Amino acid sequence: MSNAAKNWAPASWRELEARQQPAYESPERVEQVRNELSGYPPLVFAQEARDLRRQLAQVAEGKAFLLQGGDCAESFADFNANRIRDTFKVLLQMAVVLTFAGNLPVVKVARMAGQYAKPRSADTETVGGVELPSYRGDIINGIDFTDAARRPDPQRMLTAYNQSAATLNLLRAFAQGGLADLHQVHGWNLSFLENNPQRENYAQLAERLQDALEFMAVCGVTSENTPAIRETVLYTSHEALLLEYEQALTRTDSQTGKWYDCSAHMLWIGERTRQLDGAHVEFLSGVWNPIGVKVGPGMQPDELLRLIDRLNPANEAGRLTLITRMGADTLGDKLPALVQAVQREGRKVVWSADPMHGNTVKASSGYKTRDFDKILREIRDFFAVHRAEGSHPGGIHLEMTGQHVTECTGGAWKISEEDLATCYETQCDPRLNADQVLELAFRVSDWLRSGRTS
Ligand SMILES: O=C[C@H](O)[C@H](O)COP(=O)(O)O
Ligand SMILES: C=C(OP(=O)(O)O)C(=O)O
Ligand SMILES: [Mn+2]
Repeated sequence: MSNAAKNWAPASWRELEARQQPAYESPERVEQVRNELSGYPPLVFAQEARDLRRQLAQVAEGKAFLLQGGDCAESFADFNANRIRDTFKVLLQMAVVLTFAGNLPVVKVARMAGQYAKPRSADTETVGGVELPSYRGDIINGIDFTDAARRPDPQRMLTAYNQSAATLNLLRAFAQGGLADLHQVHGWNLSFLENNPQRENYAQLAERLQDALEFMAVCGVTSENTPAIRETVLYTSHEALLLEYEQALTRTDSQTGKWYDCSAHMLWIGERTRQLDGAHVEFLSGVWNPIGVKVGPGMQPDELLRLIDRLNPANEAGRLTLITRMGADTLGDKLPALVQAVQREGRKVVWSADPMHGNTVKASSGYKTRDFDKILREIRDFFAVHRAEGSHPGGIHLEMTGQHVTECTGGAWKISEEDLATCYETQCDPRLNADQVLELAFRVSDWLRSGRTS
């Protein structure tokens, strides 16, 4: 179904209920900012979004694997080149481990360059008897617990746009300027991973890769003459939550005449805003980017099929990624019926596992955390269910960082609840640190390998 046939427009979401939107004090100021943003250059190009759609179609067919990851929420204050570089390196490192294991191309999509808006369970937060609006991400309000910081400020959309543009600029430079050259595989190891128990495995893999590259160089295939060795592509993504912002970045593509949300290559709808008759589903139904939708434990098979048909009526592989976030203890009960329904009705989707959001708990110290073993177990069971149903476990979706934080418990360093205070830096949800990510990559690679058919 085309946009025109549905009478879709970038503003048609306004007719419907939009959950999780800020209560701005000045609608006039919001409109001014939206108008200003509408005149700014797009952050990504439609052709890039189409390329990603094509690659995700390969994932849907089991011919590639999707790796999506980054911060829960990017921050205005922690905006610097080292953080961007370290997350980039960890993504590359994971991707090379998974590529070897699965013998499949890995499609890399960062939760970066625009991941600034957060849905919250509660509208307000109370500390010491004082109640203030919840923090909703830097694009909306500030994290400090003061009345001034917590007021939603439309001006923040302009800052988010500028920081996204600068982040994307650096990511493109890293991807094409030499850092992603396969010869750099040793250099993607972050210095503090020296003591990681997987260090040996990674060193061995890097050796094998170097041997393969030397052999290919003898055959005349080198970085100089082969962009696939020298460069990579890292796509960007975020939750399309703040619809004022997403509307302003939505443009018609001059080549095809179709609408694209040019704030990122891929956008997804969160678990809290995926109502069939809601504004977020309406908005993303009309843009031609590849899109995702989070699928929690409350989703019923018939509801899922209606949502799929609303978001991907032409049943095109690569358009829609279902990101399941069930919780390790719930996935085994809930996922099979959803996969069976999709298989039975022949719907072409990418299935990706978010093992983070169904496994969040509050430690006795008050920190939100997630246990590494549960995260692993949710991914393991995701693979098992898909394999049992004859479906493809297409990818993983992680909240992670290249920094040495202590936010998720467990892993080789056995981070305990008491250790969380050592380096707990997240703006919102607990992320895997670089050590935990490397360990996870090797565990996932075992499950990927065991499903290899050749
Ligand atoms: O990132 C996801 C959500 O914003 C987050 O899990 C909500 O957390 P809350 O339950 O603390 O509001
Ligand atoms: C809000 C998020 O997840 P979910 O919608 O699945 O809760 C998120 O990915 O940060
Ligand atoms: Mn999160």
